[in-house]
Amino acid sequence: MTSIDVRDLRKDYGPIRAVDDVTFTVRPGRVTGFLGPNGAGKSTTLRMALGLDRPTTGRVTIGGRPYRSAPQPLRLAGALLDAGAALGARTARDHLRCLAYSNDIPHRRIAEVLAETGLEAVAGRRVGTFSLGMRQRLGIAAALLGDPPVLMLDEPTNGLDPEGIVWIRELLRRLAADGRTVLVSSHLMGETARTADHLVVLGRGRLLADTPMAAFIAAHSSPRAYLRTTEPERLRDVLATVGLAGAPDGDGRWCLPGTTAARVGELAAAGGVPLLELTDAQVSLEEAYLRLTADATQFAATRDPATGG
Ligand SMILES: Nc1ncnc2c1ncn2[C@@H]1O[C@H](COP(=O)(O)OP(=O)(O)OP(=O)(O)O)[C@@H](O)[C@H]1O
Repeated sequence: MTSIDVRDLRKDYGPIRAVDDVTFTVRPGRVTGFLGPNGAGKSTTLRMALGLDRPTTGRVTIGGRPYRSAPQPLRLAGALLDAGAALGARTARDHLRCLAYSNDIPHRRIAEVLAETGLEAVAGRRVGTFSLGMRQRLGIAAALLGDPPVLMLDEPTNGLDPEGIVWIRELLRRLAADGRTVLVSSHLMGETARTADHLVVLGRGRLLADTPMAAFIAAHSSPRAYLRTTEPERLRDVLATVGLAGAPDGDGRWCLPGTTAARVGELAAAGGVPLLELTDAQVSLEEAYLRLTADATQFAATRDPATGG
């Protein structure tokens, strides 16, 4: 099985520490979401994994070896870093041909990945005439070309239309189900929540989390329950006995932070309070992520003490 192993990785650009002694392992058979605010060090980490940038200290190995030492790198790991990377004057098919030739990849793979990425009809067109979404698909075709056990994709949904976003989601799930190692950076929390099983989160170059998706959401959110009742006064009294307080919003719905539907259900039953509705809030990945990264966000708006804004 082929993992990506990041060990004590550091990268300094002059006075800027882009990656700060980071250690984590990306394992096969699941999609790992790679998250972090702008400038957190995600792209720098991916570039070092691919041998495009040299670590200041530490190392990254793929399947136990540095990527650059692989005889046919595209057969070990496919990557999408910068969709503008293909030469504009070449056709899409020629671009893939060159990559296949230099990595000793069977020719039939070119037709296969063109079909997989929906580029068959435009394979003879110059890449310079491609839209951002088409370039993105071509970058993904190149990443898949060597049928590699490892895939690293930096913001693969960039420029894709809604249909393309669904396609990427299904592709990533399928690659992981095949037993491949899939690392995907994204700023789209809803999309990451649908796609990833595991999360690695960076903030200001540091590792903030390396955890399964469900555990991440549970750890970085607080519970709350929603309910409706026909007897608000009695509910208020029952809640007060355990130190909980709340009030209905304009729509008659109560939000009770710091407790669960199960707990409120018990209290209401014991106190004879009729409930018309009782649910736990669905905490989103976005909410959990924002909570974790609030302190680490480099470009977070700073409060103005003079105005309080
Ligand atoms: N070639 C470079 N020279 C100098 N500084 C760099 C270079 N590449 C990246 N940096 C700096 O390193 C830090 C990490 O950048 P990086 O691009 O890895 O972040 P990121 O997490 O990928 O951000 P984004 O989500 O915006 O793509 C930033 O402060 C960035 O300005």
